[in-house]
Order: sequence, then C-alpha cells, then structure tokens
Amino acid sequence: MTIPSFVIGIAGGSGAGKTTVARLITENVGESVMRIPIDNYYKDRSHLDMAEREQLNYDHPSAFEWELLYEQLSELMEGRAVEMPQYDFEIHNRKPERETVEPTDVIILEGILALYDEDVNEMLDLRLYVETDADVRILRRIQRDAIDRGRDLQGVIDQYLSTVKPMHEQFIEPTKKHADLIIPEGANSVAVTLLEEKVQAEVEGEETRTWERGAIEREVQDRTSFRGSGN
Ligand SMILES: Nc1ncnc2c1ncn2[C@@H]1O[C@H](COP(=O)(O)OP(=O)(O)O)[C@@H](O)[C@H]1O
Ligand SMILES: O=c1ccn([C@@H]2O[C@H](COP(=O)(O)O)[C@@H](O)[C@H]2O)c(=O)[nH]1
Repeated sequence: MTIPSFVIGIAGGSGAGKTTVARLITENVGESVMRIPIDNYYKDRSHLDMAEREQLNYDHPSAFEWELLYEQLSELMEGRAVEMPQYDFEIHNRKPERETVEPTDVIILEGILALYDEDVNEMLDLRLYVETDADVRILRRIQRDAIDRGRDLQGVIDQYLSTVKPMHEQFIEPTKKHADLIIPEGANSVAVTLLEEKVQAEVEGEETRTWERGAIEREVQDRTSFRGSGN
C-alpha cells in the first residue's frame, strides 16, 4: 500500500502554464506521481442541456464539488484507491465513467483554484502559483479554445470578459497569498529544475515527511542571486 509522501498544489489563471509545469516536473519519474486536475471535480451538470451548460460560470468556486475532492484526496492520503470523476470540456460536463486511481508517492493537484479551499490547502505540502500576464493567458486561451477545440471566437471572448477575467481577479489571483512559491511565466527553468529534483527525491525515498516550508523558495532565491551576481 502506497501512502503519498508529498502533495503539491499548482494554482494560477487559465492558460498560465499550470499543466505545463506539472508535466515538466514529473516527466522523469514515471508512475510514482499522479496528477489530479481539479477540473475533474467540476459539478455534474447532466440535468442541464448543452445551451444551458454553455452559459455557466466555470471560474467561480461554486462550480466545483469541493467535498468530493476533499474526500477523495483524504482517501488517497490514507492509501486507498478512489473512483475519480472525469471531465469533458467539449460538452461542459462530467463523463459518465469514472477512473480508478491508486495512490502514488507524490500527488500533484492542479487547477485554477488549487489553493482556494482551506481544507484542501492544509493537505498540501507545497503550494505553487504560476503567474503569467493576462494578455498572454487570453492569447493562449484563444489558441486552445477557438483553434484547438473548435469553439466560436466570439464565445471565447464573451466568456473571458463575463466570467474568466472577473473571477480571476476576485478569486484566483488572491490565492497567490497562500503560495510558498510563485513561478513567473511557468517556464522558469530554475524553479522547474528544483521542483523536479524535489519530486525525484520524494519518489526515490530520499526525503522524509519533514518538509520545511519555504525551503524551495530560499533555494530558488539563492540560485537566482548566484546567477545574477556572476557579472
Ligand atoms: N512558459 C511557457 N512558454 C510558452 N508557452 C507556454 C508556457 N507555458 C505554457 N505554455 C503554453 O500555453 C498553453 C497553456 O498552457 P497550460 O500549461 O495548458 O496552462 P494551464 O494549465 O495553466 O491552463 C499551452 O499551449 C502551453 O504549451
Ligand atoms: O466546462 C467547462 C469547464 C471549464 N472551462 C474553463 O476552463 C478553465 C480552466 O482550465 P485551464 O486549463 O486552467 O484553462 C476555466 O477558466 C474555465 O473557464 C470551460 O470553459 N468549460
């Protein structure tokens, strides 16, 4: 039975680069790390039709089933498998099937509001916030939704202005204060390398659960100032 030894939360606005950071810091550790997208815990909306679902606010905390997320994270932390819901962005709804997920050494919880819920926050050993300018994020979102997902461009713009942007300012950006480490633009190679090393060490059993909050932050500062002083 695996009892997870390290849980990382990665928050940040839509298109900030959360998934990219999660992928980069876990790509060399195989199956000992599990990524949990908070999107899987969007509420089930099967009672609504597509037109109604298209009108919903998916950036407000009330769009998520927090109790289920907390319950399943708790189960995983105690070494038990869960039946995790799966989400389909194309139809704005949960998929009918769930996936059996076994606990792993390291868990990465990732999503716009990964640092929002107090109970969930307390389960995290390391809280990251990926910070990327709004103009870059909306361009990425247009690329993803309008081009890759075939959504109507005007719809993407309307959703951004009516819910994505105001909810970001009201709920997502303020969670930055809970972060141990803020990663600018996501592709901060110093932070990514350090986090990768940390995850690797957890997976190889070199670390114990004596994680000292702020350790990575200090190391990033040290390495960055070392680089900066090399003139
Ligand atoms: N640092 C970066 N530089 C350039 N492009 C990036 C960077 N981080 C992410 N992207 C790109 O931006 C898009 C959104 O990134 P993603 O990680 O899915 O964001 P999020 O999970 O925060 O919504 C993807 O196409 C990804 O390849
Ligand atoms: O049915 C849905 C559910 C969510 N969204 C949007 O997705 C983003 C969150 O995902 P990121 O990968 O962080 O971009 C959120 O801003 C929602 O607006 C959606 O459009 N439809």
